[in-house]
Amino acid sequence: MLGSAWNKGPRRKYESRVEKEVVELKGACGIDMEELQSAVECYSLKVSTVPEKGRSLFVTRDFYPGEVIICQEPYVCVPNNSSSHQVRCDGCFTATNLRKCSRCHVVWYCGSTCQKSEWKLHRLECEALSRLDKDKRQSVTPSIRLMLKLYIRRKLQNEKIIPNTAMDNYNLVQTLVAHMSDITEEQLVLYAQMANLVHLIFQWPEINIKEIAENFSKFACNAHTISDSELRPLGTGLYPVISIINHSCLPNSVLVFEGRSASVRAVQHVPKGTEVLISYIETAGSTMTRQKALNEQYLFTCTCPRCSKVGQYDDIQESAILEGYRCKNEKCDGFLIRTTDGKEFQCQHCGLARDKEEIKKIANELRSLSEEEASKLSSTGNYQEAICIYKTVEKLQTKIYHPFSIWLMQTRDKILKSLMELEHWSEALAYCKLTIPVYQRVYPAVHPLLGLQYYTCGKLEWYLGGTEEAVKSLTKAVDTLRITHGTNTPFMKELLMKLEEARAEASYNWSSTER
Ligand SMILES: C[S@@+](CC[C@H](N)C(=O)[O-])C[C@H]1O[C@@H](n2cnc3c(N)ncnc32)[C@H](O)[C@@H]1O
Repeated sequence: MLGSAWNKGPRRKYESRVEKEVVELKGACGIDMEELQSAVECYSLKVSTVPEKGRSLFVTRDFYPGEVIICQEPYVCVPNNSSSHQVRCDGCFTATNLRKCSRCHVVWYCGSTCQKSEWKLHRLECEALSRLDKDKRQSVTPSIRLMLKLYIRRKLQNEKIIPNTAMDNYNLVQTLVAHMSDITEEQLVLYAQMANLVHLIFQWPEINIKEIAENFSKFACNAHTISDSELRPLGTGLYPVISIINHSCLPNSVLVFEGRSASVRAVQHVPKGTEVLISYIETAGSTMTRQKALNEQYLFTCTCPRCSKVGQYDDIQESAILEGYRCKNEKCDGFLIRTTDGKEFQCQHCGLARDKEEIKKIANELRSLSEEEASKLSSTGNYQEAICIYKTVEKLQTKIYHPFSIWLMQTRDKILKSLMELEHWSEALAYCKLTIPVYQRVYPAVHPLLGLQYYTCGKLEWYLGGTEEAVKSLTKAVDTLRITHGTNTPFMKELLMKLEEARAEASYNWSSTER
C-alpha cells in the first residue's frame, strides 16, 4: 500500500534537531528568515534558536497581562467536519444555514460570501474531489483536506495568484519541525498511507509522497486546534509564525481564537528578553501525565519549572492529590502514598491505611462502565441516559479518588454540561460549584478554563435569582477573561453586558429592601 517514492531507498537519517534548525535559519530560507525577523520585529519579537528547543520566540519589550503579543491568520485551516462532529462552514466555521458544495459534495458553506472568499483555494480542491467515487470521498478526513489545502496554497503562491508575505509563505512551513526520525514505525506507516491518498486525489506529478508524509508529521506537532471563545473545538489550522512558540506547563501566554484568527496574549508580565511560552496540552494533570502527553505528540521532554520538580516531595504530593486515592476516613482530606511493601496506601494526614485490593476492586468496576458510550449518548442528544452513566462513574470515583481529583472534576464537568443541555439549572449550579475549588487548585489564577467556569457559575446563579452571587462570579469571570480573551470580542462584550445588568439588578434589589 505504501507509495513507490516512499519505498525507494533507505530512510534518510535526519540531522540532529538543532543542527537542522541552524541549516534552515542560514541556508535555504536565508532571505525569508531575514524577512521574517523584520516582520516579527514590528510586533517587538525576535526569533532565536535555543539548545534542546530549536527556534523560540522572544519579546524585545515588556508585555503586560492581556496584551496581544502576536496575532496571525491561518496559512491553511479546515473545520473538524466528521460523523462525530457538527458540520461547519469552510469559511467562517459557523454551524448554521449550511449548504454543500454542489459539485464536490464534501465542503459546506453558510452562504455565497464564504463560498466566494474560499473559491480560489477550493476551485482546485473541488476539481480533485469531484473526480473521486463516493467511497473515496468518505475517506477525505479533515487532516487530508488540510494537506490538500496546503499544496493548493503553495501552488497559488508560486503562481502569484495569492501573494506571499514574510509571515505567510510556504518556506515557513518548510522550516517547521517534523520529528521524522523520532516518530514510531506505526505513525510513519499511517502518514505514508495518508500521503498516498493525497497523491491519488491530486494526481499532480510535481508533489512527492515522502514530502507529504513529512508534512503530516509537521501537522501533528505544529498545527493548532481552533476553538471558539468557550474553548469548544471547531477546526484545525496551521499558523507558521505562532508555531515557533514553545511549550511550558507554567506558560506566560495563552493562545485564543477569534473566528479563524489566532492571538497570543500575555497572561502575566513578560519582561523584555523573555521567551514567549504557551501550553500545548491540558495542564491540570500530574507531571507524569503531562510529560506523557508531550512526549507522545510533540516528542520532547519538558523541563519547565513545574516539570523540573519531578520526584520532589511537592510533586509527589501534587500527583497523589490530582490523580491518587482518598483517605478511608471520609472526613479526612489527606492524600495517600503507597507503603514501602506496596500492599497498602497510607494517608499522609491521619496515618490510616487503605487496602490496595479494595481500591483495585472499585477501579475494576469503574473500568467496566463505558464512558465512551456516555459520550456517544450525549453527542447524540441522549443527555438523560448519559447523565445516568456519568453519575454511576462519579459515585465510584468519589469512593476512591481524592476530593481534588482531576478525574472526578472531569466527570462532574460532563454531568454539568449535560444538565445545562437539559436546562436543569439548579442541579447544574450545584455541580458547577463542586468543580470550582478543583479548578482554582489545578489552574493558575489567570487561566481561560477557570474564567469560563466562573462565567458558567455566574450565569446559572443569575437564572436562579441569586443576583448578588452572580455579580461576584461574573466579576471573577471578567477579571480573568479580559486578560485571556481581550475586551473587544463579541463574547467579552456579552459577558461585560451581563455583568452590568446583574449589577444593576443587584443594586435595585438592595435599594428596594432598604425602602
Ligand atoms: C510547535 S513547535 C515549536 C517551535 C520549534 N521549537 C521549532 O524549532 O520550530 C513544537 C516543537 O518544539 C519543540 N519544543 C517545544 N517546546 C519545547 C520545550 N519546552 N522543550 C523542548 N522542546 C520544545 C519540540 O520539538 C516540539 O515538537
